[in-house]
Amino acid sequence: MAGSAPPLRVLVDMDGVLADFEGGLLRAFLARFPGEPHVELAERRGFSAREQYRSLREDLGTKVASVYESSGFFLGLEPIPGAIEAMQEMIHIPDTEVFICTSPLQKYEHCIAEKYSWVEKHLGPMFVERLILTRDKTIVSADLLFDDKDTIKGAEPTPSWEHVLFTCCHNKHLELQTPNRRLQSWADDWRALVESKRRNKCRKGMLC
Ligand SMILES: Cc1cn([C@H]2C[C@H](O)[C@@H](COP(=O)(O)O)O2)c(=O)[nH]c1=O
Ligand SMILES: [Mg+2]
Repeated sequence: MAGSAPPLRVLVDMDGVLADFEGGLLRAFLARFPGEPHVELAERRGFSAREQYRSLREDLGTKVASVYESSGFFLGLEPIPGAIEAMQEMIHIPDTEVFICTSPLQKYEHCIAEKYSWVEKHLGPMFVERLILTRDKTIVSADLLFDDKDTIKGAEPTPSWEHVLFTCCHNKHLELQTPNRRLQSWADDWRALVESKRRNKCRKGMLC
């Protein structure tokens, strides 16, 4: 029997999915520490840039962190290609709720305000209302989470969302175990992914 389906709730991460954290970090690191060893984007491995720089030389971890902790870093990040258009389209899909879900730095002085400003600047005030800042995404309830971090852990051992890995320089070499899914970029078929999630949800007994 047909009925009214609950909306599909989609969480979209910010750094590495909407905002080009890795590109911005390398550019700013080279400008601030010319001549120091650095990690090319093609050589990035693992979520933590800080750890990879530290493995090059102990002090480089602190140096790279000082770059992303600086005033203006988060606000100055370029959007990931296609991200703004995808979000403006996704927000208008019927029966779909879209939120941005992002983790602020522990050193939050500039990061938090600049994340709000970035969203207002690139996506507009409607998305400022839809911005969730949390150090623990597992306790946020949703159907889907697009995120470039390969492992997302927190207080909730079985989060309600399906994590779709968004491809980024640091995770592109990882082989996913079935049934884990990946979105290669915003040019990839994110619409089909959203709709397949909606169908699965219906099949699992929700009224649709
Ligand atoms: C690479 C890297 C990132 N971070 C910080 C920067 C952001 O505040 C978050 C990423 O948040 P997301 O919601 O998971 O995208 O992590 C960091 O502290 N150290 C790093 O090396
Ligand atoms: Mg991210």
